[in-house]
Amino acid sequence: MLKFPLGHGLFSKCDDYKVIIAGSLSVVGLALVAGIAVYSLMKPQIESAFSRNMEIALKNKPHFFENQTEKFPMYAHHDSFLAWADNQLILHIKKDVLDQYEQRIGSITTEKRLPQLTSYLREIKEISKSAELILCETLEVAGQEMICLLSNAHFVKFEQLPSEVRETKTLMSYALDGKSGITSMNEYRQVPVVASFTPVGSLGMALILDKEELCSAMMEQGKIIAAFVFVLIITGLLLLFWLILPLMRKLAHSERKARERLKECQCLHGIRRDMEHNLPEEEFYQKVMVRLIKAMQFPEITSVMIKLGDKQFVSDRYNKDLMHRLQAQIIVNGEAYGWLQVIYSEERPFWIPEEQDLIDTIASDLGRWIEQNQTKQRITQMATHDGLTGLPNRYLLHDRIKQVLAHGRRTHEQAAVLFIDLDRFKSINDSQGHAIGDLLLQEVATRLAAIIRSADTVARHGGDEFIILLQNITDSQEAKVVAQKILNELTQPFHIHGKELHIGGSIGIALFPHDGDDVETLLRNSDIAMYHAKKSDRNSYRFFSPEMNQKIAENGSVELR
Ligand SMILES: Nc1nc2c(ncn2[C@@H]2O[C@H](COP(=O)(O)OP(=O)(O)OP(=O)(O)O)[C@@H](O)[C@H]2O)c(=O)[nH]1
Repeated sequence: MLKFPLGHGLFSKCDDYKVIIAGSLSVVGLALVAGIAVYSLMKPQIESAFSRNMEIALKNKPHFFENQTEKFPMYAHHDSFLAWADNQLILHIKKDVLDQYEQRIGSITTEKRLPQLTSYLREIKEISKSAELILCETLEVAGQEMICLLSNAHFVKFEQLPSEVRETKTLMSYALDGKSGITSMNEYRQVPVVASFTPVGSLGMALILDKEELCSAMMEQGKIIAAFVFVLIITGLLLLFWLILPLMRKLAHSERKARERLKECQCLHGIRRDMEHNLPEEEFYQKVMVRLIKAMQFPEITSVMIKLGDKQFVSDRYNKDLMHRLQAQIIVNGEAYGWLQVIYSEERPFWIPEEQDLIDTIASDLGRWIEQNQTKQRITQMATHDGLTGLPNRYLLHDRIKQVLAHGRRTHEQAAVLFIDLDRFKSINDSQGHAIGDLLLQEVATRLAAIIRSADTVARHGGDEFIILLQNITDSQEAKVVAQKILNELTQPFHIHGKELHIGGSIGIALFPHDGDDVETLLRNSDIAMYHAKKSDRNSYRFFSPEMNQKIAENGSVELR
């Protein structure tokens, strides 16, 4: 028996790839989950930073309007106007001077610096580079236009802006309509911005931030997250290779072993179930081989051979010259009876000792099963056959007659029962001894069996009595021919232990359905007919007739068996 070491090729490459792919997917999944978690944590911070900026910009809003707007209208056609000069906001108020006739004689212009308002506008710079505060008032003269104070890090200026661009309201129009909110849209420069807008008295105010600048902060955050995720993936992969991979390999190995054990259990279970089903021999052993092949590690290259005495069963691909094999002896009744061999057609490692164990177990199961079958056969043989001649005994004969009658009733076929009693057997027994008598009975059985067709039955009824059952006969003539043949055979001398012995026979014949429709009647009537043959003319045969019953009733002397 050739054995191959464990280890090399224990894992197929396929398993390794599976483990690596599964591990990598787990790590990438882990990293993604971590990335999403980090992003979820940082998102509120980004949003709150933006909100904070808005808050700073708007926090002084009430003072601005309470203190400034009512007293100093931002724009006036003649008398007053706001101006930005010397880095500050200045309110110019021009008042006419009138005489007693209400005639204008001159004007007085005053300049008032607005330091508080100036400082609000300057604060805008601190929010961000692109932050811009816009304060607008509807321009009455121009209808659809607005006059706005624009303040950002670079300038503070007044500008006339349209309240609609391509029939779409601008941000400030919403604020002037009394609406407030935060939105993302294109502002007056047609640049995408994120804006917070609100009405302030009769004015509209908005704080805008360039979207690009805002996103750049988020991009910075994104880069940090990406770096974090990258580090996480690398760490995960290192973990996979150093810690998880060996663990997963171990798991894969255990799983594979468990699968193999399960296959083996299924194989054994299947074989034991088949053993209970009384399958034809060839079919049973083919099933055993198929189940065993399936349970092996490499079923596609496995073949099996079962040798039992002179018989040999082989699976597909079997070739006796193949070398890579495991085998186990089949022991029956303590003696070597055969072999169970498993052969790999290519050089592959056997999963020793597990596969050897499985083969040993099946070989041992087969040995026990064969033993049980042999015992069962012996018991059945003893119960249904005569121990001396090997012919069916009266119990089996009754059974056979029953079957033939049942068949005959359906098909209207006839049958005949021939009751044979040897003549002068007792004298041979007495003169030659019981052992010679036994041998003579055996020889008689052989001659009778040679006369009949294979479908017919010859049985030993007991003592020196034999019965022949002929099935499917066309008429009584057939029975007559067989009876004559029997007499011819029995009158031929027997040569036993160098002695020539002579006997004869008397035969009674009962026909189905003419002389009886059941086993007992047919046997009884054939016995009566045999009695008549023996009484009248030895070495002869008689057909049963109802008158024979009459005569026996008169004589009262037939011993019915
Ligand atoms: N050797 C041997 N003899 C047996 C066996 N069974 C029955 N016998 C004997 O067979 C004989 C049968 O008796 P009979 O049929 O009356 O003897 P017979 O000489 O044939 O008498 P007829 O039938 O009138 O010719 C008896 O002596 C039995 O003891 C057996 O198994 N072996």
